[in-house]
Amino acid sequence: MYIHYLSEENSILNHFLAQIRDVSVQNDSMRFRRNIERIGEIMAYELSKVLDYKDKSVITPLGTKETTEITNKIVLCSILRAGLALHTGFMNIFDNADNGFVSAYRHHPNNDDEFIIKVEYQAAPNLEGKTLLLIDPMLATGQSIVAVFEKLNAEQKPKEIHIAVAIAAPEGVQYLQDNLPENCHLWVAALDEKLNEKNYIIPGLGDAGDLAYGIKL
Ligand SMILES: O=P(O)(O)OC[C@H]1O[C@H](OP(=O)(O)OP(=O)(O)O)[C@H](O)[C@@H]1O
Ligand SMILES: O=c1cc[nH]c(=O)[nH]1
Ligand SMILES: [Mg+2]
Repeated sequence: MYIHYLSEENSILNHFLAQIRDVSVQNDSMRFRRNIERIGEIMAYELSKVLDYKDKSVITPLGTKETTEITNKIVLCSILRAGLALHTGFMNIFDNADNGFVSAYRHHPNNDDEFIIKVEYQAAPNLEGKTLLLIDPMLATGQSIVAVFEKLNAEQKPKEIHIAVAIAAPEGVQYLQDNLPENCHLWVAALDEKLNEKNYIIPGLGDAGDLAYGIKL
């Protein structure tokens, strides 16, 4: 897997990451969602640097300019529900991409810390030969992303796969390395220390879905 860590060099990205983590800022849910969206916009720009391009001429009022344009057929696919704001950020940049949505949640069958990932709802376009960007703000154990990828990939084979996450735990990065095809790209805005006993990312930010959309039952 090709791993891209985006906050290793200083940039405005670190401001947005700090705000989604900060307990004195993150409870402003509109700002939280917009910051996740801004992180998505920056990640999309960084990711655009490894896509395929062809030459293109643009006619201006005063002449012709030779430039380039992306040739990949991009599908943005996010994991409900926390993925929605990051998805919007990517969509702001890749504005003519097709879009897919898959649900995944942690189901605790014995009402304790043990869980399995349930993947249920799926609405996605044909992925055959496409460049799939699988989007989720949090990579904790990695089980949600792998479960969703396996469901999508079982039906059609994308040409290229990029996974984009805002905050990752090392355990989740390792799980993706062990369970996804070698030629995948993983884009991580920030790599954190570890998981806690409930498989939440430390220091992380808490529960991304709840901060963006409210506490669920
Ligand atoms: O790497 P994992 O251990 O699988 O955990 C990460 C998942 O947890 C969060 O979703 P959550 O299950 O909280 O659902 P939500 O988006 O509805 O809040 C997050 O958005 C990921 O999908
Ligand atoms: O730290 C975590 C782990 C899973 N889901 C979250 O929202 N946060
Ligand atoms: Mg959640």
